[in-house]
Amino acid sequence: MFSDNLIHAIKFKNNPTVVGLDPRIESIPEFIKKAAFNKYGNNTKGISEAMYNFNKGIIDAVFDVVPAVKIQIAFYEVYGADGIEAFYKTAEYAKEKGLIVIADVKRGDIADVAEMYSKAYLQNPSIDAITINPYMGEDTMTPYIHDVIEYDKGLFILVKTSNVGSGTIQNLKTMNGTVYENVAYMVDKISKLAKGSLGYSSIGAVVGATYKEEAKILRKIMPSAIFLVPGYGAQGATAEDVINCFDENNLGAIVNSSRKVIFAYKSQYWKDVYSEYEYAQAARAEVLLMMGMINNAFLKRRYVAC
Ligand SMILES: O=c1ccn([C@@H]2O[C@H](COP(=O)(O)O)[C@@H](O)[C@H]2O)c(=O)[nH]1
Repeated sequence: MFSDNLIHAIKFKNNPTVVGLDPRIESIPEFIKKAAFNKYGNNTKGISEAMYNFNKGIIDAVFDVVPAVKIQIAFYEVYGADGIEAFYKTAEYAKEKGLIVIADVKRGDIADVAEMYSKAYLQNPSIDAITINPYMGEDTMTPYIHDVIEYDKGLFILVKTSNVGSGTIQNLKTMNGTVYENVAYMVDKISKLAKGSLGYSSIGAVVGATYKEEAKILRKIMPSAIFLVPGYGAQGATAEDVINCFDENNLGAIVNSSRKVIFAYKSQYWKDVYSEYEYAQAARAEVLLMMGMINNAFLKRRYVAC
């Protein structure tokens, strides 16, 4: 089952992090771009080739230390059919390397259209899980829930997003609590339909790392949902900020970092240690640092609780 596989992979690698493959062409090392552009030209084909080769390097450098990758489709969609090809080739390569593949597609539409989205992603063997937007209502999620059960896949439903403006809608107060709490009650109910043997469901929630207090509330409302936690690193959240997303056994969440990891070679911290040719080693160093910080925060929480 998806949730059991994810938890086993997190435990095996002792690492509750996911690397976000969000390639921005301007930040990809020149030597990769040069080779791709010489082959195909500086066009959608050349750019997509550069993104794929860049991703391959990152995957090769991290596959033994992280359980999963998250691929944000927007960075590929922008280059049309060539970009989409790079998206699927990246997913296939990550799968070949034994990684769990989360496609960050944030889909949401009426149920019979959602059925097509679900077929496209959840019935694709290279994709293990997707993100969806629940704000059109519970009925729109039925096709995804069906495919999660039928094809043993995972779903992460947006509950409290990491962006600065997420509160303008999600924190609005209703007669029964905030909007995000109401979405969480719905996710909790749905999550019971796909519970694995380790107590967690294959239907989880997206909870931003940037909202520590909300995470504490949400962990209580959705005890069986695995949280996919974006916002670490480039958006400012730290290991201390994500700790409320985890249960008392330090399980139940997976923390994403995209820019901060894949472009680590350009950062103040690593730029004097790794050249652009070593961008993948820099990504590995950054993700190991992130893993260390989160594991240290677990230890700190345990000692503070004693
Ligand atoms: O609430 C959300 C939901 C999804 N995301 C996605 O996570 C990554 C964040 O990238 P960073 O470079 O680590 O900031 C990106 O793919 C977003 O689409 C999010 O940020 N917040």
